[in-house]
Amino acid sequence: MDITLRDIRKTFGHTDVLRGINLTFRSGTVTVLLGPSGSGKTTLLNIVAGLVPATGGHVLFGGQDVTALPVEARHIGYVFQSHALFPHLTAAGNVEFPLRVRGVGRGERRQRARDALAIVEMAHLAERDVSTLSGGQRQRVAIARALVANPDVLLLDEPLSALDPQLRDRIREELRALLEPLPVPVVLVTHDQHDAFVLADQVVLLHGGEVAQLGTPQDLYLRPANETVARFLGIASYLADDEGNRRLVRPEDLELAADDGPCDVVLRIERVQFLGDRQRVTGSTPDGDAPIIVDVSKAARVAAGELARFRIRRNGRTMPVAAQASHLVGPGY
Ligand SMILES: Nc1ncnc2c1ncn2[C@@H]1O[C@H](COP(=O)(O)OP(=O)(O)OP(=O)(O)O)[C@@H](O)[C@H]1O
Repeated sequence: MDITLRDIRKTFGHTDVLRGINLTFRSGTVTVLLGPSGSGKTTLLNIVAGLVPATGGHVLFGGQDVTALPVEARHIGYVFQSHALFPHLTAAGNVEFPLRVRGVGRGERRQRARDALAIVEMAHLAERDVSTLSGGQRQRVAIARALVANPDVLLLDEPLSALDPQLRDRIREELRALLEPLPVPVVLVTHDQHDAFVLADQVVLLHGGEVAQLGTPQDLYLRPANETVARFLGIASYLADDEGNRRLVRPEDLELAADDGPCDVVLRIERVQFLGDRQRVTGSTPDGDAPIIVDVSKAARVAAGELARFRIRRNGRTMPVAAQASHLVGPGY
């Protein structure tokens, strides 16, 4: 069952947080809502859930308009940022809880909780108190609990934010493997572009209460709709081309030119940062008003104050990019 949002608007006081959102979340597709703090990601998720009423517009689950239905009348699975597990219950006890609320009998509850825990590969820890589980294991229990009642949609609010950076990298991969085969629409909120790159089939970048761009992670990184999108995902510099267009350049799109070879741009180096696996050079063109950021190898000889010659990599792609938000919406959606 697909979920459709039609012209969803939300106003808090005098602030328009969402200004007419039109989206479809498809079954078997992971959609990541990405955007800066305060862009309305959680509000939109909660409108899908029925936890927050929309000021205007419609939410459809399949063909059914559920806009007026409260959360308990919608079939949703929700994984909260904090996971919100009951610490005094076992993993199985937590997963059974939504079924208990619905009055499902004990035997069936146990079986379904065991099945849901098996999906997240936690069946062997079913009888452990959740207070004794690791952060990643708790997250799996939270997902099993969200899935146990066969929801029409799985919603996750910043599911990785409670984890430390190293664990976060590993759990992100695991989460992708868990979410990929689910036969429902999955909608996940994050402000972290790495989460979006790894987890998303489609990314919705929210900005200023609107969809700034919708597309695959590749669409947003390689073909950003405008400078706002380009700057939000990764490092973006701009070069003027012969026709006077501003062209987007990512740090990996330029390389040092051979001394006697052709070159596309000369930079006066202002700063060199050692990043371990590479060096990040910040420099300026003679007529450029904004700095250009380029990554070079860790062994390259680059120093502040010097001039350096760069080429656009053969497979590097620069592209003209619009300064202003136009309502560019990715292909196929
Ligand atoms: N109940 C509320 N009452 C008033 N304002 C609210 C309420 N909930 C959210 N807001 C405001 O709406 C805007 C969007 O909030 P929301 O939590 O949806 O953003 P977000 O993109 O999820 O941000 P973050 O990444 O910081 O969680 C913010 O300016 C917030 O202050």
